[in-house]
This record gives sequence, structure tokens and C-alpha cells, in this order.
Amino acid sequence: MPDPRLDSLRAAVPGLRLATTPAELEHYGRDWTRRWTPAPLAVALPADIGEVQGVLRWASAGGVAVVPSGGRTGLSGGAVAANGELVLSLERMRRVLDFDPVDRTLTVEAGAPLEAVQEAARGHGLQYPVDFAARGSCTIGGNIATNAGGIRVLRYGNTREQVAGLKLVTATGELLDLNRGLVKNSSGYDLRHLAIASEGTLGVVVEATLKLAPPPPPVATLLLALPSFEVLMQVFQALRERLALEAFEFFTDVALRHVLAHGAQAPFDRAYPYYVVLDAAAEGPDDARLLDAFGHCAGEGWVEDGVVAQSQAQAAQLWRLREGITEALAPHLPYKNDVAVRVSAMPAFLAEAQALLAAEYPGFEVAWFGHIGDGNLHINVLKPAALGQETFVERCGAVTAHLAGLVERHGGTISAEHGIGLVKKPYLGCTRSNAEIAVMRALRAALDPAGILNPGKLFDPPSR
Ligand SMILES: O=C(O)CC[C@@H](O)C(=O)O
Ligand SMILES: [Zn+2]
Repeated sequence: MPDPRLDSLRAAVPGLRLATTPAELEHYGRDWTRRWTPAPLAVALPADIGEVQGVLRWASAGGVAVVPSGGRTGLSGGAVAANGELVLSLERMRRVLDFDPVDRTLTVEAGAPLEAVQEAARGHGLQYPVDFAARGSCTIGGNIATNAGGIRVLRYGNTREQVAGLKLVTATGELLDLNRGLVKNSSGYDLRHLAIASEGTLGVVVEATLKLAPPPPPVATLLLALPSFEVLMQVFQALRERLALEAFEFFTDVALRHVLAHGAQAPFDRAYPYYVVLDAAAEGPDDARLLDAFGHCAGEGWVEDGVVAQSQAQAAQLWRLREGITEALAPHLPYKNDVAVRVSAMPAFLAEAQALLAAEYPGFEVAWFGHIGDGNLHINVLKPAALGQETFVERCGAVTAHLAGLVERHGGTISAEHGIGLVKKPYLGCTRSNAEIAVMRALRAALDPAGILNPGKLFDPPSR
């Protein structure tokens, strides 16, 4: 029996495309967390801003919960619809609307995939510098909703730093045109920045004006094998002083083993505990500055082994070792952590986090990897085959409470770039004070009085 609310939605927004088959509900109701059973009411696929406004006006009037939806590549459950919500997918709104060569901005609809935006920027001789492995599937709207980071944050900043303006439809259907691409604007609250990382709780991003950067310099790609985290941080510091780093990423041997089992090519004849893959501005693999920096690290006795890519193809192979990790680990239903501390706090934090996780996860496979150059670690705990999924998640949740306490003591965050969603909700208080959370609640209530936007994500609605 079709839900009668859908007829009322059709009447309120004539011509709106709705998807309702079981396969569609399943597809649009889940993200990459795979932890919740999708159960949306239906999927609305608006073609333009007017339709988004119509859907939200209707939802606010009828108290229907709405889950805004991009590419659903999120890892925190922010785009999950498991409680009869209406999924509002932006996937049909994917056009590149405008390029301004003077402002160096690209204006796109929110459903544009990250990779399409990168390609459009390249087509104009510039770059959109946010980049990560899900580039082909994730969308700009989702990137904005989570303030997505990735592998070039070290050099260019997060998504937040790239957003010159955005259009937001509020829960009541108002269209807000925020900052309009201005470089300077000191005219009160910057609501654009409230929308960024709000995980669809303050409104639905429908359009964004993105800053473009000059094209990247020619780079050399290096892979280094290192003995310890201490050395890794020393190498980072030394290379940062000597080179212009475009990316500096690390992974442990546990992560590499899975990527190799997934078909990648082994970089060295033997295994080492830690690896770094990096891009540094260089004229070629023999660039004097590069060799000098590498020579310094080798001379200090820090480097166990190393390779400089001699071709684009080899560089891509080296990057695959890092970028293939999430996919290679997925069959092991990993429990994911996405923590960050200031880079200066990293050595002390790492020592304690390693000791904590070794004690809490005896005999478990734990893969560490991520964006260590900007203080962000992904710690994936792999589910032992013998352990049931629920027991595993419960156990990991308890350990994460300890880890979150450690993060708090080191002044860090329990979500660096994946958002809070459903997964990290219990730990929000380790990163944000009660006073901050109270302000967030007040803002959410002011913008969404009926409480329809992504309810249950980020923090629970007030109990009535
Ligand atoms: O799978 C993860 O835990 C991290 C995914 C992504 O943020 C990455 O850096 O590869
Ligand atoms: Zn990441």
C-alpha cells in the first residue's frame, strides 16, 4: 500500500520525481557504513531549487523527517534513512553552472560529483584542490555538509576553505544566498560557515560557488618505509622544512597487507612497520632539492627503504597503496575512527593511543592510516571472523569511549573529516563543550522549528 503522504507530496510539488521501489529505497537509504537497515518512506529527486523548496515546505508542514542525500559515501551514518524518512537526493542537480575567470570560481549544483568539479576546474586551466578516494561518487553538497578533507588539506585546506558562497534551502523552504562569492564580507554572521559541516541539519545545500587554485606544480611522488611513528613525525618535520609538500600520507603494514591482497603491487621486497607516500613540488625524480631532502632523512638513519616514482604510472601505483585502503578493508567490516589532534600534539598522542589500542584490542588487526601531515588519523579495527557484528561494534564502541577521552585530553576531535552522523554521536561531548552543544541545539531549533532535517544525526532531538 503506497503511503498516502506521497499523494499529498505529489500534489504539493507537481512533477516531482519520486522513487519508491524496494531496490531504490535500499540504495538511497544507506551510506558506506552499512550498519543500519535502510527503510526510507520514499526518495524525492528534485530537478531544481524550486522543487527542493517545495519538498521542504511540505515536510515542515506535515512534520515529515527528511534526510538530505549526496553520494552517500559517508562513514558516520549521516545520510542513513532507517526510520521512514523521506530521502532528498540532490543527484539530478549536478550541473556546472558558471565559471568566472576573474574571480576564479566555479558555481555548481550540489549534486555535482567531486571528480566532475575537479575536471571542470582543470578544463579552465585551474584546480579544485579537495581530493580523496571517493571522488567519483561523492558530491559537492555532501563534501560541504561534512567539511570533507582528504589528501591535500595540508597544502590547500578543507572544503570549508574553498567555499566562496553557497545557496541553502532551510527546513521551511526559504532560499538563503550566502556570501555570494565575496572575498571580503564583514556584514554580520557568516551563515555559510554554519552550513558547512552541519550534516544537513541546518538546511539543504543546493548550490556552491567554489574557489579554484592555480594548477598544481609538477610533483615527484615518494614512498618511504619507516621504523616508527616517532621517526615518521621527524621525517615530516624535516621534509616540510626542505620541500613544498602537496600531500603527506601514511599507512601501517596492516593496511598495506590488505591492499596487496586486493591486487596492488608490493613496493618493496620485505615489509616495514610504517610507510609514507608524499607528493612534493619537484622538476622530476632527480630534482636536487628532493634528493637533498631524501639524503638528509637517510643520513639521519630514519629511512629503511624508499622509492621515487620515475613515471606517472609509477606514481599512480604508489598512490594506489594509500587510496585503496578503505576498499581493501571493507570486506572486514572495519570499525572506523577518524580522530585528529594538532600536529604539535601528535607525538604524545600517538604514544598513548598506541598503548591504549594495543591493550584494548589484543589479537585484533588494527590498520592505521591517514593524513598525518594535518594531524588526522584513521584507525580501522577489523572484525575478527569469529566475532558477531553486534558484539564487535559494542566492544569497539566501548574502546572508542576511552580513545575519545584520550583525544579530549590532547585537545583533539573525534571527527576530523567524516562527520558525527549516527556513529560518533555518543562522543560529541568529548570534543564540544556543553555550552557549545547548547548553542548548536538552539541554532538547529531556530532554523528547523519542526525538527524535520536529518533528525537523530549529530545529536538527539530534545526529549518532548
Ligand atoms: O576508511 C577510512 O577510515 C578513511 C577514508 C578516507 O577518509 C581516507 O582518508 O581514505
Ligand atoms: Zn581521510
